[in-house]
Amino acid sequence: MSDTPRPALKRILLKLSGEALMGDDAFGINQATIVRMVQEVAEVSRLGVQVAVVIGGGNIFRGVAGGAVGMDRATADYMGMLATVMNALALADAMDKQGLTARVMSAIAIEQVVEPYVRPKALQYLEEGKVVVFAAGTGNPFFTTDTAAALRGAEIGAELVLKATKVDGVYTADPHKDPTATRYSRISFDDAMSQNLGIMDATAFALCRDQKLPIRVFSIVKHGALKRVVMGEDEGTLVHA
Ligand SMILES: Nc1ncnc2c1ncn2[C@@H]1O[C@H](COP(=O)(O)OP(=O)(O)O)[C@@H](O)[C@H]1O
Ligand SMILES: O=c1ccn([C@@H]2O[C@H](COP(=O)(O)OP(=O)(O)O)[C@@H](O)[C@H]2O)c(=O)[nH]1
Repeated sequence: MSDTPRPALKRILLKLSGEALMGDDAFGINQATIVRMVQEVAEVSRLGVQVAVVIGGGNIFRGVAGGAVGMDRATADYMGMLATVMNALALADAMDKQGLTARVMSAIAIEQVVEPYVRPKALQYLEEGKVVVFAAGTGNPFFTTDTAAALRGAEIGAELVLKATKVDGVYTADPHKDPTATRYSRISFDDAMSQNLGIMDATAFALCRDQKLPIRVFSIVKHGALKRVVMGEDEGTLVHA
């Protein structure tokens, strides 16, 4: 028997924002950044943790921005969902290059490009140790990939939704706008929602609250943070029921 510490979690849903893929670039996908993120995912996958990923698309297209310049909002949102498919392909490619086996599943049928999301198939892949990348969000306009993370997390029975962001947790106010903001180590869904802490949208929070699916917000920039979360260490902010 080895006394190597065991991960505290068996199955996780990791939400990566599109902007996390940009690194320091102004838009698009930064190769060095994606490789580094995949290395962190590979580390926890090799510990035996089943990893599903929901990837955003904000680095390529954001529906609200299209809507704001006069484009039909639903059309703009479909463009946003297609942007997440591009990110998913890039992410899965980087995962395969790191020796992981990745499968992309899309909420929108584009079968020549990626397979459709079929829940039992996703569960099978996870059991086999493959990393499943969920693309195209929820498949519906007017939603976000944060809500897709809550939805897929609940569907696959993840123990925790891990929201990787550029900040290292939930703050009393947006830390990019208010330098005096302080970080919570834990906060309830009700408090996070009533205080309008803009880290995730209310739909995502409400779904996780109702399903009693906790969220941990942590930094994607901080090396080793993902592994620390998976090992059950105190990292970022826990949003709980
Ligand atoms: N109370 C808050 N605590 C932490 N971050 C916040 C808060 N309110 C707003 N934010 C913003 O939320 C962002 C994290 O969300 P993320 O999903 O990575 O970005 P986006 O949704 O814009 O792609 C942070 O960059 C931060 O500026
Ligand atoms: O279920 C979904 C998920 C995403 N989107 C669209 O896809 C864009 C990109 O997703 P998001 O902004 O959540 O990406 P992130 O902020 O994580 O990069 C959004 O702005 C929406 O326009 C959508 O319409 N429905």
